[in-house]
Amino acid sequence: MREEKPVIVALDYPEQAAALSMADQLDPEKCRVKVGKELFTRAGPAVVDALHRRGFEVFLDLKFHDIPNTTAKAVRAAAELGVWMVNVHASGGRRMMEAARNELDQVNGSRTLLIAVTVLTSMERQDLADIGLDIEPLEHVKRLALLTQNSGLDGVVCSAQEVTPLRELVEPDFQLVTPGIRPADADVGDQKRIMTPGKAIIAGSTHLVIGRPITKASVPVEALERIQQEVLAAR
Ligand SMILES: O=c1ccn([C@@H]2O[C@H](COP(=O)(O)O)[C@@H](O)[C@H]2O)c(=O)[nH]1
Repeated sequence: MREEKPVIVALDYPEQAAALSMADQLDPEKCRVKVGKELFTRAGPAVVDALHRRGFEVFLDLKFHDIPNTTAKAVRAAAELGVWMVNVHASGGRRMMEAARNELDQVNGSRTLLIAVTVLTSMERQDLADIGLDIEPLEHVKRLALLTQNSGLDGVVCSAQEVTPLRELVEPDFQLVTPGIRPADADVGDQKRIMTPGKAIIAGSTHLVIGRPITKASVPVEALERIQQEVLAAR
């Protein structure tokens, strides 16, 4: 089924006021927002609450990676905040992901989606070699995506470059959430495995996570509008 709001704006700000000022320029009917480690560590659950009151669906991107019990309880805490999506690191392993899935299923009325990060989009082959993995990112992403699906989660975070091969491996409703999105004229920054918004949609990404190309633009709403147009044209 076609996702009506594929764009997730990453609110990577050092304080709540700046994040909410950006959110107030966005339409919750047209995009979702993401709260990550910097903003959540500064502002805590209050910022999630403030975004919910504005009508936004929130992806709480805290990438939990710990022993099964700790990760499961953290996922429960996120679900109890009412977030739309939360994530863990797939490299925490099957038992960790299954524990998180089971815990989430016990939260009354929760519809929170649980996904897992495969290989960060800032990493390339050399970065994997540095941590002892002599393998192409795609091969590791495939392995972790299958493990994630078999552990009962709803999807993965991966690069849009991996979406086409992953679509052949996973179920059609498995979410493929892709950061590392860069319009053709945007700064790449620290991202390595990137793709343009239009190409990511054509490849089959379910959601595009986009931060600095919007938040650091001279007029963020205009940057978002150009991205939304590119996404629409690609459908
Ligand atoms: O593999 C990953 C996982 C998460 N992210 C997050 O997405 C945004 C991307 O921001 P940009 O400014 O568009 O680069 C950011 O919040 C990351 O923490 C990711 O980039 N890659």
